[in-house]
Amino acid sequence: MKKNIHVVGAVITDNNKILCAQRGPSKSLPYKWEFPGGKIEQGETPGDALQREIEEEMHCQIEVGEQVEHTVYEYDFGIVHLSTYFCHLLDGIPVRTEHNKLKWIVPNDLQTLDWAPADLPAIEKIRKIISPT
Ligand SMILES: Nc1nc2c([nH]c(=O)n2[C@H]2C[C@H](O)[C@@H](COP(=O)(O)OP(=O)(O)OP(=O)(O)O)O2)c(=O)[nH]1
Repeated sequence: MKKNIHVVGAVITDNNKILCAQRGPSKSLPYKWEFPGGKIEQGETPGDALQREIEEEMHCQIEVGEQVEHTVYEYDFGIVHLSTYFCHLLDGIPVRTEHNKLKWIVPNDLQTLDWAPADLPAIEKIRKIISPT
């Protein structure tokens, strides 16, 4: 049976742009774009996990707001349960340490990136919430 992987992703907004991160070549889903974040550890709330992951991988602090979307997607390596949350920066600016690239993108251009499949429902929802026309 495939393993269930519980993951949180931060939709960090600043100046009407959203922070997008490209996975590295040696990861699962190489070169796919994602929201920074990672696996929820035992005993953590989704918000705790997001704050920890963003501190670890981007060296900055965020406030976690409303949930954007929850998606369950079956990959060959496991079943990802992805919860995304709107976040904003409290302190520091995101530093690239693990990702191949970081980009700030306006909501209308989000669909131009090659996203991890689990992220597509969140991308559609963000577009509708931020640019409803
Ligand atoms: N952080 C994050 N992970 C995502 C997103 N969409 C998506 O399918 N994933 C997948 C990729 C990974 O398989 C898993 C998150 O794992 P992780 O971020 O803690 O671990 P990792 O990059 O080291 O991944 P892995 O090599 O262990 O698979 O969820 C997303 O938007 N953000």
